[in-house]
Amino acid sequence: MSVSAAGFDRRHPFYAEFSEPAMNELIEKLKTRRSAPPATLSGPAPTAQEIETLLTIAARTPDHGKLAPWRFIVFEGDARERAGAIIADVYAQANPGAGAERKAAEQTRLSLAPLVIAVVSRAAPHPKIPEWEQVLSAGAVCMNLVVATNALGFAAAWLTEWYSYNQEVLARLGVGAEEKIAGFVHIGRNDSRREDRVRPALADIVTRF
Ligand SMILES: Cc1cc2nc3c(=O)[nH]c(=O)nc-3n(C[C@H](O)[C@H](O)[C@H](O)COP(=O)(O)O)c2cc1C
Repeated sequence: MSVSAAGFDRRHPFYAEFSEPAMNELIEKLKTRRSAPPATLSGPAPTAQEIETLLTIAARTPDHGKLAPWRFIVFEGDARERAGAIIADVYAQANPGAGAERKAAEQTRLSLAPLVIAVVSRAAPHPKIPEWEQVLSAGAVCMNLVVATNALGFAAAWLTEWYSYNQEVLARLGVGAEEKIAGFVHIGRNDSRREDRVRPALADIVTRF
């Protein structure tokens, strides 16, 4: 029988290179996936080849009109601390009374995880493609990146936090005034099982027409 117990039609060429146990494992992983807070993400970071794989998959995201209305900024190694210094500097300027501990925490914003990939939305008015759909595509890129990260055996957290909305931080990170952060996806290793959070009951959110 070509349709597996897990429901995959194994005649489809897409599945040819995946063994059924591997597919089941991936489905199980996605059914139980949890975000991992950056402080719980450890190294070693994904290799250059793995990062290439993650970016390639993330860039293969549905995108009406082939506009690629998004781009990536990779923070790895020292770049994470340099970015953290910008965030801490802007924070300290805006909060002169802040304690040293808080400033130190801001400094670590992008260096707790071994790798952070920012997804930058470039959505803009277009004669044919609604801006809303371009924004949706950037969100889908973030999720595609999270899924690929998990499929590769790493864990991830899709975060924004205050600095995603601060124009000075963004300018100093190289994000244009017309661009927006869709997410900073923090990536690393975390094999521990996190307790689940409440999920919406399908009965509350699904109707059949
Ligand atoms: C666009 C977006 C931005 C988010 N930003 C934050 C954030 O800044 N801080 C945070 O704690 N969670 C943030 N989250 C939520 C986490 O990504 C995650 O969904 C949440 O911790 C629940 O974990 P789960 O993925 O295991 O369900 C954001 C989610 C989205 C979609």
